[in-house]
Amino acid sequence: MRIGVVSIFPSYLEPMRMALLGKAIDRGIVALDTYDLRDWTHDVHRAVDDSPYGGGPGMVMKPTVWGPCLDDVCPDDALLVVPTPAGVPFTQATAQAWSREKHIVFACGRYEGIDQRVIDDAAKRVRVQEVSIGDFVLIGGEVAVIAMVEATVRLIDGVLGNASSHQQDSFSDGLLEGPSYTRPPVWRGLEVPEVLRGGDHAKQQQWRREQSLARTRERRPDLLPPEQ
Ligand SMILES: N#Cc1ccccc1Cn1ccc2ccc(-c3cc(N)[nH]n3)cc21
Repeated sequence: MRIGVVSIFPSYLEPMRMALLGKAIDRGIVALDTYDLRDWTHDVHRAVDDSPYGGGPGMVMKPTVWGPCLDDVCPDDALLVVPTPAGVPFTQATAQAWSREKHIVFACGRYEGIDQRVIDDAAKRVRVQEVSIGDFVLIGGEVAVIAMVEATVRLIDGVLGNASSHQQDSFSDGLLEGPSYTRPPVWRGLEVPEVLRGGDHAKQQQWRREQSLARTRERRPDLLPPEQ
């Protein structure tokens, strides 16, 4: 998978070159290109924003800068993703679908966002998804991109050491993951549940399912399947 990220703060994206994502890049599973939007500015001040039509707070990012940038960095067969608080919710299903993409380009806005005509113009040529990572407002799109890239790339074969890891994720079966434990068996007077310290794998699987259902019922009843 090739990933392109456009930002006015490309160094904000450097965490994606560390740890597991960095290893996926080193192993050639993922290629990461970051672009500085200001390289497409055309004035001495390298302006990327301007006042909003119709008034309102803050500034809006210029179509005359974003347009030429996306023309250069986003080929017709790529998926263009624009993080925004006004987007469609990003979910595990989104990550699963994106993990099969060959090329994803992320457009990181700042200020009050990107002139809508940039998205409308790009949609004439490429698939565009305006996506939200939650019902809160960030300062820009970079943190959302890092979160979405982590969730997506970890699903690509070969990225996680233990292939089955992501099959037992929270959300992979639609429920929240239950509690996890490791040694010591007793810590500060708290014991690891007996069933996990035994060897009956069928009982352990049943216990884990029950824990997932209980936790989902308590924390995210909206995720429960109809019969539960
Ligand atoms: N847009 C916008 C906007 C609108 C009002 C106030 C502040 C901003 C900041 N902002 C600029 C770019 C940008 C990108 C993504 C998010 C974002 C995504 C999620 N899920 N929350 N926030 C925010 C972003």
